[in-house]
Amino acid sequence: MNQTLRFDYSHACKFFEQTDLDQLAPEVLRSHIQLHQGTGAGSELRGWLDLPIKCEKSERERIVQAATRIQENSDVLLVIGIGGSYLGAKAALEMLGHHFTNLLPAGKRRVPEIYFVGNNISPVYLAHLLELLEGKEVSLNVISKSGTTMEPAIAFRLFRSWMEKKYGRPKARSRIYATTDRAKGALRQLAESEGYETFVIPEDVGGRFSILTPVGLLPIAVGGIDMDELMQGAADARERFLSPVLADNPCYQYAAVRNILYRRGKLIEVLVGYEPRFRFFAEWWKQLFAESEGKDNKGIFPVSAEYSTDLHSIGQYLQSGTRHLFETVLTVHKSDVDVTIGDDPANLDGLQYLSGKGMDFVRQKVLQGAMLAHVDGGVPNLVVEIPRLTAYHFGELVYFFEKACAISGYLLGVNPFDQPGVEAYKANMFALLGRPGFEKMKEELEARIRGDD
Ligand SMILES: O=P(O)(O)OC[C@H]1O[C@](O)(CO)[C@@H](O)[C@@H]1O
Repeated sequence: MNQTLRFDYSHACKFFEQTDLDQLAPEVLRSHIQLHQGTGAGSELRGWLDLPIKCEKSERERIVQAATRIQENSDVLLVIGIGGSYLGAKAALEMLGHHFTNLLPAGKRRVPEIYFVGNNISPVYLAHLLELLEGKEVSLNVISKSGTTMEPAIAFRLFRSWMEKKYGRPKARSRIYATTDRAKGALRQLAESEGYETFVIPEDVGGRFSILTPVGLLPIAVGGIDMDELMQGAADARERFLSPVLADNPCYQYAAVRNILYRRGKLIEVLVGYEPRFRFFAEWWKQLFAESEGKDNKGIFPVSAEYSTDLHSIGQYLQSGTRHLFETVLTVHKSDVDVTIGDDPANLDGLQYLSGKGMDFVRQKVLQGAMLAHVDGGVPNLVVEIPRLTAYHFGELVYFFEKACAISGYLLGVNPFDQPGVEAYKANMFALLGRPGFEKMKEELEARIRGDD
């Protein structure tokens, strides 16, 4: 069995020529140089490249100590954050943890229940979460690089005050951990004035590339995931995906092939998972690629699907709808556990031919069958496979996609490290909410909403 992540584009080959790849090799080399020598756009945000080998031992120890304290004194960890300050940790916990971890009886669960908040604007979500916290010991990790993002800031105001009421201000302080910029932003100021323990998001690492900083690592460690193993997987991937030569670098091949498909009219990439545990990894991946590439009126639109359930809903479109998409199948070679299909000689359900077979066998066959059908239907398929679902391979996956994304952005001719488009809705939102300084804009927007000429 292959011991590392494997990328396979053989099911996409009939949709382009080998010469397309050959011709792209010099552009890939140029993108590699831009990334590694810092000559490309957004070069001040390349700190993630070396995170797997740069995270200081003392910082890791502090994360482990904080995580152990939280595990010992809390039933619940609340993690406040949105986008890159949320999705990475959520992806790791979902992918590597127990499916129903928060529902396991305390005796069977080794770690606190972990709930994410500040990632939506639903009053119902907040109210229900508050109900759930009744009678529980709680710690809180608030995460925001800018320290000014509205959704987490509102949630933090609410839960900080809840914690202060429950524990009194001094004790609440010892249960609040802030992950933010070293010096800038409202959260940094607040954390310092209150004396919270803080963790730093390096200045040269953007939100969506921050999973291997304390942004991801603290909640991941609280969830009982081996942080060192995860970082080792990322560190080994860093070595493995270092070659500037396209033929030798699977990570660059992924970037190149998706770029070729895009140039050939495949405008949508569907990240397909066969494990419900991949759902939030796909959410993390979507932010990574959408914010990195979707600009200057360009970019592949990243979406995700969960098979086999989605084969019974959007499967029809995938097979026979508009041919403007390709799939990237994210899969694991072998499940850690298997469940055997039982014997039933009466065979009223007609399933006796599967008697004695494992669900993992079924999963593999559905995957192969759907892939071949979709390829026959005109959908190129790429495959990213890891041997097992472990922290090590999670780290590998993260690094593979982050680096492919950066190279992909340079191949596309955009700055992969900014996200100016996200600001447009924010300005409207602030104006409509009545933030000081936005008065004129508020008037104009309200006139448009009323339908005035
Ligand atoms: O960590 P912060 O600064 O709160 O930002 C959260 C998210 O919001 C964005 O800035 C977009 O609004 C993302 O890029 C980022 O991951």
